Formats: sequence, structure tokens, C-alpha cells
Amino acid sequence: MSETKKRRDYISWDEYFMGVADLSGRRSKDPNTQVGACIVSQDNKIMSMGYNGFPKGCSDDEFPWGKEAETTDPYSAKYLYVTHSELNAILNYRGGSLEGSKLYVTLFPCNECAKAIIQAGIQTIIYKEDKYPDSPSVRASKRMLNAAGVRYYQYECSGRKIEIDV
Ligand SMILES: Nc1nc(=O)n([C@H]2C[C@H](O)[C@@H](COP(=O)(O)O)O2)cc1CO
Ligand SMILES: [Zn+2]
Repeated sequence: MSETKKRRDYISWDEYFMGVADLSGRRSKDPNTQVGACIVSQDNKIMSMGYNGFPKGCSDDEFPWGKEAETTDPYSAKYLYVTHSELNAILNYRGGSLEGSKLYVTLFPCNECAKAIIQAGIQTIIYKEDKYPDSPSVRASKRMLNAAGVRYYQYECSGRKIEIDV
């Protein structure tokens, strides 16, 4: 009699949550950098998601998507207006406390998001890329995260291609 064994090719928790973060980032209208975030409870339940974009009421078609470097006018660049994916994920959560949760994010959090992450009680950050490790923003971010005891580590890319048909 042949015994049916469980499937072995299912995705890991980390692949699942980083996959959700990545997919969420694909909603971003930013022509240069799409960032996605997914907040997960200690018992691996998804609590919230976010991506970088303008606040509610600030039209994606009216506010500027350019980079400051391309213009001398800061009001014509995105940076003064865009909400980062991590902050959006924190603000999108309306269920109560994020104390002890984990944040999956496709890009290392900046100093402003680090403040929100710390104050929200998020305990662990799993990031995919750390593109600007020497920038003041990321250095300040790590200094605060270290001081506050927020653990962070890089997602170990499994190398597996996860395809979805929609
Ligand atoms: N951790 C982050 N989360 C984010 O959501 N962002 C967003 C803000 C901008 O919309 C974009 C960065 O634009 P650029 O300078 O690479 O063209 O990514 C940026 C960072 C980097 O700190
Ligand atoms: Zn940020």
C-alpha cells in the first residue's frame, strides 16, 4: 500500500512574507523605486501591508514623481510628499498594537521610518536590499534601531522563482 506524503515544495514563511512585501511594492506608482512592506505577528499572521505613495487625496497624477536631483525646486520633487512603504504599513494597521511584530521590507528603512518602527513596538526587521548603507539616513536609522534593541537582518534569498498567474 503506497502512503501519500506531504508536499515538499511549498514556500517558506520568509519567502511568503517577503513575496507579499514585494507584491505590495508593485502597487507603487514611483517610476524609480518601488518599495513594499508586510507586517507579521509573532505567530506568523499578516497584520498589515504598505507601499510607497502619496497620501490619500494627493493625486498620483497631480503630485510630482521626479527626483530632487533633476530639479532645483524641492516642491517639484516627490520627496516632500511621498509616504514610505514601512510607514504606510504601520499606519494601515487599525487593529490595535504592533508590539512584538516583524516587518518584512524590500529596502532598508530610513531614519524617519526607523522612528515609527521603534515607537510602534516592531521588534524585528527583515529587509531584502540595503542599497544605501553609507547614507546618513541609513546610518542614523541603524544607530536608533541598535539603541532601541530592534533586531534586523537581511533576507536570505532562496533563489527560487515564485511565479503567479493573475
Ligand atoms: N526604505 C524606504 N522605503 C520607501 O518607501 N522609500 C521610497 C521613497 C521614494 O518613493 C522611493 C525612493 O526614491 P528614489 O530616491 O530611489 O528615486 O522609495 C525609500 C526608502 C529608502 O529609505
Ligand atoms: Zn522611510
